[in-house]
Amino acid sequence: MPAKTGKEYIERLKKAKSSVYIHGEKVEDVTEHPAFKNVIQSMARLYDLQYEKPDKMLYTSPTTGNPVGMTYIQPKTKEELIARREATQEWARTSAGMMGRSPDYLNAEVMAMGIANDLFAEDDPLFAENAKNYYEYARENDISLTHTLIHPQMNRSKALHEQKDANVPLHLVEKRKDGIIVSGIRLLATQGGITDEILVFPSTVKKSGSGEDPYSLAFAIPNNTPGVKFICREAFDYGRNHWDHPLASRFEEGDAIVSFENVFVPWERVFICGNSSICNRTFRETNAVVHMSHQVVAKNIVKTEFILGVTLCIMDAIGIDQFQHVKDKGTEIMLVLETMRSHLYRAEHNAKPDRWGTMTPDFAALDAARNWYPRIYPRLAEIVRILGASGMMAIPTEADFQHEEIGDIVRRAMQGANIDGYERVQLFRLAWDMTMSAFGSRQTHYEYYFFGDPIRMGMAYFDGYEKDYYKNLIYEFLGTPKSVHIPANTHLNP
Ligand SMILES: Cc1cc2nc3c(=O)[nH]c(=O)nc-3n(C[C@H](O)[C@H](O)[C@H](O)COP(=O)(O)OP(=O)(O)OC[C@H]3O[C@@H](n4cnc5c(N)ncnc54)[C@H](O)[C@@H]3O)c2cc1C
Repeated sequence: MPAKTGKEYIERLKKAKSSVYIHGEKVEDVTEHPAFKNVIQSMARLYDLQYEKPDKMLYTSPTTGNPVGMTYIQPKTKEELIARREATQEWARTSAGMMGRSPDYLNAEVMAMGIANDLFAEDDPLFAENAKNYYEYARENDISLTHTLIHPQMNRSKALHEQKDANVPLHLVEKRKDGIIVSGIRLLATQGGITDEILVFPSTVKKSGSGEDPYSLAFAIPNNTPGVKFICREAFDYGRNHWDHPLASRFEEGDAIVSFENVFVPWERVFICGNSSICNRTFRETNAVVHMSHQVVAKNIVKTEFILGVTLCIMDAIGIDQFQHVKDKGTEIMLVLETMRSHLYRAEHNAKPDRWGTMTPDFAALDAARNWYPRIYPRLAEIVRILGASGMMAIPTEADFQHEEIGDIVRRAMQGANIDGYERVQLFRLAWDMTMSAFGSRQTHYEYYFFGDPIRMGMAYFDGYEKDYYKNLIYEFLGTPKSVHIPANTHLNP
């Protein structure tokens, strides 16, 4: 089957009737529900774009010859790697980079794990075959995906098997001839309930001991599998128009707790079953983390471009661009943008085929970018807030502008240096929705946490960084050289 259209995406969701709950109700049809229908339209737009720009967004399936999504490609050359990144950025531009779970993120994961599948074979050759088949199935059917990698917080000072109720986290209940039964809870599925399927995988960061084997699982199942429930947080799309809530009314993806009650997973959909050691190595040894990071960095460049654009428009709108500290704050954003671009360039420039023949970006560059952006993103939001000042709160709604008594008052009161009151408030509402509304605050929280806890990512980064080379520079300078072994694969490339 060729890549799907927006209409097909919506029809599948309607037909699936997955068990989705929000605001204390079970949702009959997510495509019509006010909490989901707008973001579903934005997702549909992504799928339609595949056919509007086929040269950029589609490629020919190596197995069926059908046109399939470019974001599923196994890049074998640098040109293909760049083509995949351009497809990512094409999609990201439709949402100003505000949709973290646009399908390309998990398409890259499924591709990497499907190709570099021999890790899964350590337990059973069937699991490797499953990963390969799942990649092909997802690509050929243009499956949209959410994923859950972490366990409920409960008590983080204890291991999962030591919890008061150790059956809360998702765990293996039974192995059967035809598959496994799993029960428990997983977090936190962005877009949970509005995709075709869900991937359940281990954390990219947290490592487990063998006591965690019953919780060490990886599988993929349709969202409407019996026993699966998506319990969504309150929606930040309040049903307001695009003028009032320009981002939340389009791109509010939602986040869901996922409950599994004696869910049957057929063997052909299982990739890891009860093996914490494989779980601990999954993202790194399949290079999935590299390809996902490539998507993230490409997407975040688009997002930063948008943030810079909004910031510059604010400066113009209220005539503040000549002030020294204002320029400096603009410069901060520009430096973030240029630094991210440099990371991306280095990652692609130094890309090399891995042992499975996949053209793999330089992870040293991407790893630095994915560790840094979560730390710097809150500052970007803060700059917008600081420069917007009262303008971030003096934001009447569109209806106020249309009101016969106060319309003219607000138009006059809100005028800017180069812009009338109506347009100025429209701009400031965008800035507010990007950084301060419930939607905007979530963006900051999302960028900080979605890849994992930045603190623990940073700890892993520090531990994995080749430090001896640098220490030796100093010992040599001081004339006290020590014999330091630098491993052959040390990343000291420019
Ligand atoms: C908006 C949003 C969307 C998300 N979407 C998804 C998604 O689609 N799929 C998905 O799987 N996940 C998603 N996540 C979850 C994300 O992966 C986690 O938030 C992240 O991995 C951190 O884990 P945690 O929230 O359980 O934090 P915890 O591990 O509970 O940490 C809480 C705090 O305690 C500290 N802490 C806890 N344990 C330790 C320790 N051992 N050492 C040092 N410090 C510690 C942390 O630094 C942190 O400050 C999303 C999160 C957010 C906020």
